[in-house]
Amino acid sequence: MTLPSTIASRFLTNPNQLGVVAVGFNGGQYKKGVEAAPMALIESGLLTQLRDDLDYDVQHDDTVHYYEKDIPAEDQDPEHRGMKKPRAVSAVTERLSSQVYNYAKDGKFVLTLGGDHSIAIGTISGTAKAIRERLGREMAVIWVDAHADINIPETSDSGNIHGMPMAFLTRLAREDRRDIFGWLHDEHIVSTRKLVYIGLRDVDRGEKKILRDNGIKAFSMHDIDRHGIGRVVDMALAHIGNDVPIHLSFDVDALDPQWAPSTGTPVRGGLTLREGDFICECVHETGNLVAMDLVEVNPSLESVGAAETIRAGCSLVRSALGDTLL
Ligand SMILES: NC(=[NH2+])NCCC[C@H](N)C(=O)O
Ligand SMILES: [Mn+2]
Ligand SMILES: [Mn+2]
Repeated sequence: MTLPSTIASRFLTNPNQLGVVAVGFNGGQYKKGVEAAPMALIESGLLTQLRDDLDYDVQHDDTVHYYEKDIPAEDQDPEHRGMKKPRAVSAVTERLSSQVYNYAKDGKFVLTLGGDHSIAIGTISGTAKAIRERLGREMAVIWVDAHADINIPETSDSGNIHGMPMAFLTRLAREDRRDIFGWLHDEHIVSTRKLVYIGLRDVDRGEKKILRDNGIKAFSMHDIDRHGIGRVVDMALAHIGNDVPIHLSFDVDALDPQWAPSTGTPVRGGLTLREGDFICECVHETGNLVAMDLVEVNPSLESVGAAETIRAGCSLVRSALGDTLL
């Protein structure tokens, strides 16, 4: 049985209204299939559960956005500073940013179903802008992931932009060309002091230096083994402070491949599903959560594990939205 639940967030004016954006985008990396995740999550009943079991007023345009019209032809989108498909990712995230902003400016919770993790450039910039305008405050980001996704173009070995979103969102990476993230303005930006990572275990050399040089708070799997998930979540939330709006960006590859095998860059030694759900539950309990992304579910990569991964993704979202709390 589930008790009626709302996002008791003091930062939302419509805490019961859930704006959902389904983003079928895969251009931040090179494996096909991640664009099918939003449809798979919805078909498995996620939105119905949020509506019927958790009593949310789910607002969704019944569309998975593929942004075909916004994406330039591949020969019009050559590499720039080693980044692959930079104009495509920029155009899609710019559109997404305003979609997210439009829900968030009305004080609604925004749930975005990706898509690869490059889409966070759109989601986080959209909520950050709305929170600034509405409340005159800075927002915090909790990034749950095996990866830090904070490469600047010059430190990335892959050139895949899904490994770079946090660098653009904090201005550690910068571009002035409008068609390559030049649309990101001060109101879209997140402070490195308000960013905290949980679950890291595959961080590139250059990224480690970026984290260190900027004093960014990060809890790796080593920290979770040492302190336990309970204390790690407490420390992460303490770092943010208890009166700060939170955007939760959850990469399903934070979970161990045992629970979420169907993802583009799986890394062994990850969170159990229960630990992932626990993080989401604790973030919900703060009453400060204003938006969530679920990304990198790729239903086409594992014939057997796809259903498992989709189920895990649904569970994470429900947990962040108040399920299972008595
Ligand atoms: N969102 C993700 N799954 N990111 C994986 C990034 C992997 C690697 N660090 C890269 O820059 O390419
Ligand atoms: Mn990842
Ligand atoms: Mn990621």
